[in-house]
Formats: sequence, C-alpha cells, structure tokens
Amino acid sequence: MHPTTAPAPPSPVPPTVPAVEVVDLRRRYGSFEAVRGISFEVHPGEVLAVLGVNGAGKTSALEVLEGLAAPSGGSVRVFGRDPQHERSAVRRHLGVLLQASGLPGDLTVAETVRPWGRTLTDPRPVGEALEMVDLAGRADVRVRSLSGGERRRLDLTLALLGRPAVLVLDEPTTGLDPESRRSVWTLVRGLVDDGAAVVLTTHHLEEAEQLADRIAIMRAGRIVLAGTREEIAATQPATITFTLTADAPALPSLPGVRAHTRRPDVELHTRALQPALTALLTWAAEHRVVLAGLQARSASLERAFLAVADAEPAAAEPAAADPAA
Ligand SMILES: Nc1ncnc2c1ncn2[C@@H]1O[C@H](COP(=O)(O)OP(=O)(O)OP(=O)(O)O)[C@@H](O)[C@H]1O
Repeated sequence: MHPTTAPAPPSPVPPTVPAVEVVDLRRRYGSFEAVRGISFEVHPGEVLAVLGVNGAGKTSALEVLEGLAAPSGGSVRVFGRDPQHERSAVRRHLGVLLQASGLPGDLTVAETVRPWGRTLTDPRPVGEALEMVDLAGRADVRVRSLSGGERRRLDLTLALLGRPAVLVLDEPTTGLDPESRRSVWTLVRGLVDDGAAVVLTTHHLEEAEQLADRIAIMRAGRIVLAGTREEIAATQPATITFTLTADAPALPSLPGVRAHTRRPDVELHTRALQPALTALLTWAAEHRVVLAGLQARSASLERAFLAVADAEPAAAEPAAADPAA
C-alpha cells in the first residue's frame, strides 16, 4: 500500500491551531456518562492512539469528533471548527473510518467508491485510492464477496478518498491478517509523514507502539494515562528474573528493589534498573552465586496498559497526564 499524494492542505488557519482539539469532553447516554471530561490535542504529522478496554468510552468520544454526536459537555474542534455545527467546513478535512460501516453488499467495490467520491471536494481518483489499500484487483467484486479484511480495506479507501488532513480511525486493522495490518500501518505512517493528523483507537498494543507518537489510555470514560510509549512504560517498574540453586545464600536487600521470591524462582521489581542490576551482579560475584536464566526487562506498554486497565478507579485516576503535553 502506498500513500501517493499529500493530503489537501486545510484552508488557511493560524499555525498554532491544532488539527484536533478536545477540551473536557463529556458524553451521556441518559443518566450514564460514557465520556467523563477528556482533553487532548493532535497536530499535523502526528498520531494519537486511544487505548482502553471494551466500554472505556473510546468510540463514544470519537463519534463526537466525527460530528456524529453532540457532546454533553466540553468542546471538540477540527482546525478550530465544530464538527457538528460546521459540518461542511470540517468534512473537507476529515476522513472517518467507523468501527462498523455496513456498506451495501450488492454493489461492487468500484460502484461503492465512485459515488462516494462525487460527494467530496477533491477526491483521489478511484484507481489510485484502491491501489493505496491493495484493492485495485478487486474493483469489480461485489462487496458481499469480499473477505472481512478486504471490507475493512474498502472502509479505509472511503476514509482516504477525500485526501483528508485529519483521519479518525476506529479500530482500523480489526479483522486484518498480520501482513495486511502491517500494510495499513505503512500506509497510515506515509499519510502522517505527508502531514496528516491521525486519531485512532485500537486493541492491538503493537499497533499503538508501531504507529502512535502519543498514546492515551482510557478507563471508565476518563484518560487515566497519556504520553509517549516510553513515558507510559516508565510508569511501571522494570523486572529482573533468575533462578537460584537451593544452597545459594539469602538475597541481600537491594536498594529500591521489591523482591518476589518463590525459590528457586526470583522476580525483582525496580524503577532504577541499572543500579539494581549492578548491585545484584556485584553480590552474585562476591558470593559466587549463579543467577541462572538471568533476564532484565524494562517495563512494556502492555504491562502499563494492564496495570491501568485492571486498576480500581481510585488507583488509576491520579496517574492522569496531559496528552497534549
Ligand atoms: N447508544 C448507547 N446507549 C447507551 N449506552 C451506550 C451507547 N453506546 C455506548 N454505550 C455505553 O457507553 C460505554 C462506552 O462505550 P464505547 O462504545 O464508547 O466504548 P469503547 O471504549 O469504544 O469500547 P470498545 O472497545 O468495545 O469499542 C459503554 O458502557 C457502552 O455500553
């Protein structure tokens, strides 16, 4: 898949205006508040991945950004415009990939894309758009005959057709095989390199790691953790694991280290990996102890995600950070 041309530049706006600006967004369904005051910015040439367990409020928030729903509080702007009340001004800049598109099955791929293009200001040629998502060879196939992954790529074609400067992608690679997923990542990254701003949701942590410049993790309607992948991973301790023989002396207390020992297995947690490792290796050398299977790992995004997703709200909320930072 190849991004071929840069997205159309947005109409003149002050350079300080973010592509997407969400301030204290709230959304209610009756008495239930699904989105509870989230804020973030996304600038041209940047990808924000919004993560969270099922029901965290990701789609509810994105639907406001897409202009499909009104906020019950706060504001959403795309290049300074309100997606719902200034729909036509925003629509020219916005490419949207919904979680489920429900395209009619009896039209062919080309018959689906062509009329869609006629509603846009400066659409890509249909052939070019299909080429970008590797569907050029499927132009005459009926939508109902496409595989799940091909349908997802057709959804993506429609999102890309108007050369959008802002892409909102709700689980863009769900249902795609690993190769197609990687192709979509390359495609999205190419569009971002050409200046597009992207907000995406995903359940694939690897997708966030590969694509996102910044990540926001939602839980129960709030952003509970945000930052770069490294910043998010650094909220969790690093891990050192090894096994000890039965006759090894007791481990010393190492500064800044929490030990979980179930002989012969030892797991150490620390926020200062290098000094902890140095102290451990020094002790082992002095006492001629073999640390079998020694491994030292910095915390991963996955570990941080699981810690936040599993946490009680009271534990998760103080970790909130400003994803716009
Ligand atoms: N139309 C609706 N009416 C009532 N409640 C809704 C409606 N749509 C969503 N919800 C509720 O709002 C909460 C957030 O749902 P939302 O779909 O935004 O979560 P999500 O993070 O996108 O989840 P997923 O990862 O499963 O897509 C959930 O508790 C859901 O049940």
